[in-house]
Amino acid sequence: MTLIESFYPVLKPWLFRLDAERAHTLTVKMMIIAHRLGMLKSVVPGTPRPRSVMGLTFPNVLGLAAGMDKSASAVEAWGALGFGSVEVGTLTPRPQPGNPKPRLFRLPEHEALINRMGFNNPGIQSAVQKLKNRRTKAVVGVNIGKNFDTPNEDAVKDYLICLKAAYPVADYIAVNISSPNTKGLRDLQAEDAVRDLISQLKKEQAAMKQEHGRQVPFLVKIAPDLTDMQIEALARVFNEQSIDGVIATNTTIDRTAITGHRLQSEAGGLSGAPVRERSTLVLQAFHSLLKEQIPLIGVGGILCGADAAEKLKAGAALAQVYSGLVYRGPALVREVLETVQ
Ligand SMILES: Cc1cc2nc3c(=O)[nH]c(=O)nc-3n(C[C@H](O)[C@H](O)[C@H](O)COP(=O)(O)O)c2cc1C
Repeated sequence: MTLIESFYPVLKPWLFRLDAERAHTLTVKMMIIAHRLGMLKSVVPGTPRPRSVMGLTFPNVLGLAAGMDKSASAVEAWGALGFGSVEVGTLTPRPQPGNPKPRLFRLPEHEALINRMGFNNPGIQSAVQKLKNRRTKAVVGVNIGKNFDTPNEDAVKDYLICLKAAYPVADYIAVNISSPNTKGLRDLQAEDAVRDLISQLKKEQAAMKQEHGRQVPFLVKIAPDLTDMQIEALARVFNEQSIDGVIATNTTIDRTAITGHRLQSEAGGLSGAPVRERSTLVLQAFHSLLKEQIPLIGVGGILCGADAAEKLKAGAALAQVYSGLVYRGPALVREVLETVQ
């Protein structure tokens, strides 16, 4: 066990006494310092087994999910901790403060979080500047969205601005149309809306490929709260347009798994253990409906190595974590890689 792994169980009770968002900000700051002090080395066990997905070489299967590093301020540290990929964002064209605080809540009884952050972020340009000089070996994805005050009719413009800005620095781009905390965002998952969005992004991607001489794949990140009909419609569009990949899933608005909990009626997206099963079912459904060459990234409720193995069994080429890292700390990275590498 590395120093950082043994440190987290000591730190966790103290962090859990703080407001969740404050604890998060502090943890990221400590991570950056720990990295500078060389304390984050060698959490990854054995010889890494790189995976080739979407034409990219991922040093290993485990990625950090979007939302943990919205401003791309700690990519070197996440890479050093052992993640094979880091998805920064969600980033919007203009900076925005997000929703009023408190907006992040822990439900330790359920190994879960509820958040309604609302895309608090420093704007795409700020993240692009930070990513220009990155040295990490981890694959870096840039997750993009629309500003809260951009009407849905103009949403495509926001995604295009972000795609263009991120293209030169991103290894891949994740198109987030599934966050429950931006009004109307998930409506972009409707068949016609998503068809229009993807075709316009594809055109821009082709133009950027010409300009930069390399193809940056883009994936669409979807919600777990989709009906069978919605899943079929989305899969139809994804196949038609030969999308580069799909990330399944974002947080859920369903509260069934936490019925009776005092935080049950807090608005926002629920993540962690309660979303695991639904998220895996949605992943599995897409796996059976999508053309074989369209890769899936499985995210939602990975709290241990076996959970990650389940995502891969359900058809994911890669896995990502967020809430599990809050509950398990860096030990989760090692455990997942020991289980699935
Ligand atoms: C506090 C918080 C903020 C998040 N912010 C984003 C975000 O900005 N963009 C996004 O695509 N997903 C965001 N997510 C969703 C995660 O990336 C992930 O899809 C979801 O939490 C399920 O994974 P988990 O159960 O491992 O947490 C956020 C999740 C949490 C808990």
